[in-house]
Amino acid sequence: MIRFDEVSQRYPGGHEALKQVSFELERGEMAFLTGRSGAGKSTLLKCIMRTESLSQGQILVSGRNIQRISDKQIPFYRRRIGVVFQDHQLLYDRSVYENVALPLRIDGYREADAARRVRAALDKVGLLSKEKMNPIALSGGEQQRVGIARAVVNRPQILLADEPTGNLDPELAADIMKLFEQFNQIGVSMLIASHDLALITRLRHRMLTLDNGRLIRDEQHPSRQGAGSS
Ligand SMILES: Nc1ncnc2c1ncn2[C@@H]1O[C@H](COP(=O)(O)OP(=O)(O)OP(=O)(O)O)[C@@H](O)[C@H]1O
Repeated sequence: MIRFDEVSQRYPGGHEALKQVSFELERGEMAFLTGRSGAGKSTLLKCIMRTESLSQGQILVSGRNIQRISDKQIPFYRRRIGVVFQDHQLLYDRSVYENVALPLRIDGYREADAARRVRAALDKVGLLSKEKMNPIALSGGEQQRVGIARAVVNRPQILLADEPTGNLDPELAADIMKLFEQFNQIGVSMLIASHDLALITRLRHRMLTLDNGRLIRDEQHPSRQGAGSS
């Protein structure tokens, strides 16, 4: 689904944030991306979104070299990928419903279709009863759930998350991970950047570890060994 071939990325100032990174995330796979602060996790996700470009190598998404996607096609490409951020990036001048509906408005969905999808997404994250509220009135965990509903409302094939549990207490963080596992179970391919080793080592998924831009470990959870690459 996502393949990195010897990918390097250098920021304009000269810092090389990714160094010859190669791995493949299978369709329907869920993996964690970990490593210390500054290891290159966010940069790797940005390269998949094509908000950062590569200095070397290539990234294939569904077999397509994403460097070759024209600027005009980029918005369409990005719509196939849901993204969840640590700080939610919600709009506080509109309701929970409107926040989740945003990607569908951009896509030009008819109101009735949009409403059906928004409510399905809010139902999945357990927030159907709060659709009229302003997100500012919700707890941190609930706000993160709104961000997740917005990321999945388009039914993306791929979900990327950058430190999605960074601001949450351990119990809420575990709930968010469970939610991600549910999306993965219905076939969404997931790559989740997290430095919360205590949490992610308890979950049974592949773990990719970056260190100073290099992929230094690619481990399948012992319970899944033999089920995919390791
Ligand atoms: N826009 C930028 N310009 C220059 N250097 C950058 C830029 N963004 C990130 N970097 C550098 O690239 C390296 C990797 O950063 P990145 O944000 O990808 O790491 P990270 O593993 O996600 O860290 P964190 O866990 O703190 O978010 C860091 O040294 C960072 O300072």
